[in-house]
Amino acid sequence: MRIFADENMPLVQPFFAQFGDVSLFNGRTVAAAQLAEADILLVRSVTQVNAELLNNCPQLRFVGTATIGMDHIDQPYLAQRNIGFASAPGCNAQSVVEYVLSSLWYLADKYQWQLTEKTIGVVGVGNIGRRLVNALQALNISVLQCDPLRAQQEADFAHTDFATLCRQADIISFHTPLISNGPFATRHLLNATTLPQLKPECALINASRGAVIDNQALLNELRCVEQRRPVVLDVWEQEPDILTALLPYVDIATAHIAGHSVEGKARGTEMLYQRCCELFGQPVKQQLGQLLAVPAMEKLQISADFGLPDVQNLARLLYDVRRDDAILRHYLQRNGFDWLRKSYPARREFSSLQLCGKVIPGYLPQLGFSLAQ
Ligand SMILES: NC(=O)c1ccc[n+]([C@@H]2O[C@H](COP(=O)([O-])OP(=O)(O)OC[C@H]3O[C@@H](n4cnc5c(N)ncnc54)[C@H](O)[C@@H]3O)[C@@H](O)[C@H]2O)c1
Ligand SMILES: O=C(O)[C@H](O)[C@H](O)COP(=O)(O)O
Repeated sequence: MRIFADENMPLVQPFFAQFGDVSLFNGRTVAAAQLAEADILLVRSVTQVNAELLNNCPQLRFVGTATIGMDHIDQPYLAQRNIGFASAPGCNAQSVVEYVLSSLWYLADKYQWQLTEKTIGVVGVGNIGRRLVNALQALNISVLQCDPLRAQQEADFAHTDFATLCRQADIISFHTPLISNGPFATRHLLNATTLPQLKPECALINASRGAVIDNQALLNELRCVEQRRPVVLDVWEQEPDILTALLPYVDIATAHIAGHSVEGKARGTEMLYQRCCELFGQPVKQQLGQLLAVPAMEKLQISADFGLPDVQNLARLLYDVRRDDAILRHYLQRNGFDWLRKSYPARREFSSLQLCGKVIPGYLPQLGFSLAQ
């Protein structure tokens, strides 16, 4: 079989060599002619997978995206051609949660907030939102959850409608898919009409998809008001050609890397590998645990005095979002958005650090840290 994969997908060779020859392509520029011989196509979020891209590959049997988001995939087209499809649900959910926590701690330092006195609105409570809510509750932070689809399906889900959440939240973090039509559309959920409904000082974090916030409307607002709301943007409309005029007005600006932990990206590849093993009746020979590099920091001793205020320092050992903001501001003009993503420095998840100690507070595993065996 011929496997064609995005060059930014880690560990494709060790995982997929058992299926045949692996060829790599640039996910942003790949064209139909390059994929003519593909049996398996593996993409990330930057490749639009549709009739135009696939009209020339008659033997294609499977398309996989090593991402959570699927807005770049024309699924009805794949179904119509009877091409198997899989995404990687939840693969980088923990990575996004760690990004949001780091952003919250940064904003709390900058504006001298006590996060325990804030109410955080989580919009979209699926794999990422659920983990985030769990982490915020571990940190004693009040949460409002908005997810109308879950509210319809789960009688005990504590749902706050979006309009109420906009009025009440001190910080809003978006974790919805990008949906353009229908009753639950999320495209421009925050726009020129809904922005003024927020508290004037309400902070915004968007690590979902850029178009969930109307970027021009946000810029118009940030330009006009004297007391600007704090804003963290990982995702942007029209990536890679983002609205750079926003940069001076946002507190943290990153290049769609919230999900780019080493584990998050590699899990995406592994999930597609497992799916292909199932689909093509092959044994699962490779395990992620054996392929991941050993982390630079493996174990850490926690003393009996460790308390909630120490969590921020512990987390910073592994990730500090200021690094990624600085990289974007320094290199965006010179090297471009896609270069920032391709050359993203390694970031390990909390789980890579095993904590030792006589008593490990329960909130540490709740945040994603592992306990030493
Ligand atoms: N920045 C990044 O690097 C990064 C990484 C991973 C995922 N993402 C984005 O985050 C999104 C969410 O990821 P996930 O794993 O939590 O997905 P998920 O599918 O598990 O959860 C999404 C949740 O959003 C809810 N939802 C749908 N429409 C809604 C609406 N109008 N209002 C409120 N809630 C709504 C759904 O009911 C669902 O529970 C992905 O679709 C992807 O676009 C970004
Ligand atoms: O949907 C996702 O999983 C994320 O947005 C993903 O991390 C995007 O990264 P990319 O595929 O563009 O490398």
